[in-house]
Amino acid sequence: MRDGAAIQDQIPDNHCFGCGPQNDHGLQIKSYWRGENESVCEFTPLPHHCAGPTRYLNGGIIATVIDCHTICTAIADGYRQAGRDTGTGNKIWYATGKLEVQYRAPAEIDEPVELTAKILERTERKTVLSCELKSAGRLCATANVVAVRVPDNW
Ligand SMILES: CCCCCCCC/C=C\CCCCCCCC(=O)SCCNC(=O)CCNC(=O)[C@H](O)C(C)(C)COP(=O)(O)OP(=O)(O)OC[C@H]1O[C@@H](n2cnc3c(N)ncnc32)[C@H](O)[C@@H]1OP(=O)(O)O
Repeated sequence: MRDGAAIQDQIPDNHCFGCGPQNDHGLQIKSYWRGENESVCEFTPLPHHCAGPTRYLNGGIIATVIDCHTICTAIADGYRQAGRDTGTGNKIWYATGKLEVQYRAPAEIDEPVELTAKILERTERKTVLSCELKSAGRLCATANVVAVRVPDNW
């Protein structure tokens, strides 16, 4: 179950490698709200996203999709907290202050990965999130992320 349009399709001017619709060479992940404090994303790896062994997903790609899914969730939450639809009015931007990933099991390259992010804490300046990444129902990575609000000229 997921709510509404993709968060990334509502955030303007995003050229990010992991989540920017404006980046033709990027991963272009899509994230969706699932309720108040949770968001989901499904990403289908391509063969060249592999690790050393071609059957497993590269760890940097795993970190990137977690990074982008959680930061976009923080951005959309920033708009929610301001009482505005995502992407409307003054821009709200967050950058990654901390990204801590634990790689628990390899993710198969030929299976989609499913991410679930949860907002644990929010203040004026930062949002703290956790994230789980599963492949074929198996928990492959968990992460803690600190998203820090930055000015819109960042
Ligand atoms: C890309 C974002 C926005 C710009 C562009 C938008 C256009 C498109 C729109 C949208 C799409 C965006 C999608 C992006 C997705 C991917 C995101 C990335 O990959 S971002 C690139 C990698 N990250 C960096 O390069 C940061 C480099 N670091 C910094 O710039 C600063 O260090 C920064 C902003 C992270 C912190 O700046 P300070 O040091 O001035 O902030 P202080 O006031 O000290 O901290 C504020 C709060 O955050 C906590 N904090 C800061 N860093 C922390 C850390 N490393 N660990 C834990 N907490 C931390 C502090 O403890 C403080 O918390 P307390 O208010 O006291 O509760």
